[in-house]
Amino acid sequence: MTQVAAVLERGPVATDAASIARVATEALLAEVATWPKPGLVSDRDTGSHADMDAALLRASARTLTAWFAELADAGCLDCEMSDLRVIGLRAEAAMLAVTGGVNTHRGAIFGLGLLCAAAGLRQPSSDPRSLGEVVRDRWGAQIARDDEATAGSHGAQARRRFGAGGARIEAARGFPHVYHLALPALRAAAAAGAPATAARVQACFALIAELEDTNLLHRGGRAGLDFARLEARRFLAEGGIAAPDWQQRAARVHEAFVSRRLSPGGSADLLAMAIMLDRLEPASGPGGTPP
Ligand SMILES: CC(C)(COP(=O)(O)OP(=O)(O)OC[C@H]1O[C@@H](n2cnc3c(N)ncnc32)[C@H](O[C@H]2O[C@H](COP(=O)(O)OP(=O)(O)OP(=O)(O)O)[C@@H](O)[C@H]2O)[C@@H]1O)[C@@H](O)C(=O)NCCC(=O)NCCS
Ligand SMILES: Nc1ncnc2[nH]cnc12
Repeated sequence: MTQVAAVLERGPVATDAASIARVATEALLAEVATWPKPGLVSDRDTGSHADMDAALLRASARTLTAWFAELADAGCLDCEMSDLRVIGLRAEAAMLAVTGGVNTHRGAIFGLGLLCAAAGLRQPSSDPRSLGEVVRDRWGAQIARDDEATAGSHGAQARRRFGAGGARIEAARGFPHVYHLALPALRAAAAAGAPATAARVQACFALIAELEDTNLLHRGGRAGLDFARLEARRFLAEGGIAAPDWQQRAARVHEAFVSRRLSPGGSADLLAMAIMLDRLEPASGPGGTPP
């Protein structure tokens, strides 16, 4: 499909708070629908999870739309990180209420929520920065400093045990793994004519190959993270989705993760962010269509 046809298919995206929130939720739904994603939940199976399935993730995603809109509005009002945190915590409470206490999207609320706030802050203006750069410049210092908020979390444990920066450092730096890995992989695959789902699988493997995912560290330690990265790099080195048997090979990697109970939840979130940004960031901008 040509780039123009793809844009026409997607349609223009207004940048009011409700539209921004809709794009964020649709990105989470598209992520769930993508398969194979090593260790992660999809409509095919629950991956390495006994506590969640695709229906629960979809219910969680739909509950977050109103909170994404509130974060976009807060960004438009140039709110401080402390204000965004209050909204984010309320969104987490709404998520836990609809999931019966299961953490489906805590990291996604944070990452996609900050991008929504940045989209509210950036428009309407001729600001040439990416949404990730707006997050970095406006709230990055506060995010990097905000340590007490999650002292007991799995991510905090990964920071203490392995020195991993996790979701907070990724956000404070403007989501480099999204802009320099996932979004370019997504757009290069689409430009090469790959169907949307295959392009998303390619982007997911590109993330797993490089991201220091605190979910993998929490569940599998350094050996688990190294295994995941090695498997993803091997898939990409063998041609990724360009190989004729790519789906069978990706499914075998998925099974290998499941047998080790590995789940790259961070890569799932960053994949959703790339899907969202593919619609909100112009193709000529960051992560744009390769020459
Ligand atoms: C900043 C917060 C995200 C808190 O972060 P913290 O560092 O304290 O760690 P966690 O609370 O553990 O959350 C980190 C989640 O972020 C995702 N993630 C992991 N690595 C990365 C990375 N390198 N870059 C970006 N994002 C990353 C991941 O989230 C996804 O996975 C979760 C589901 O998977 P699962 O395996 O089920 O996870 P668990 O239930 O924890 O483990 P099990 O028991 O099942 O084994 C899910 O969260 C996905 O989204 C990490 O889990 C932020 O929450 C925070 O401070 N919030 C306060 C409100 C706020 O400030 N909001 C700002 C405006 S929105
Ligand atoms: N598809 C998925 N599977 C497991 N954890 C996730 N967190 C966000 N999306 C996920």
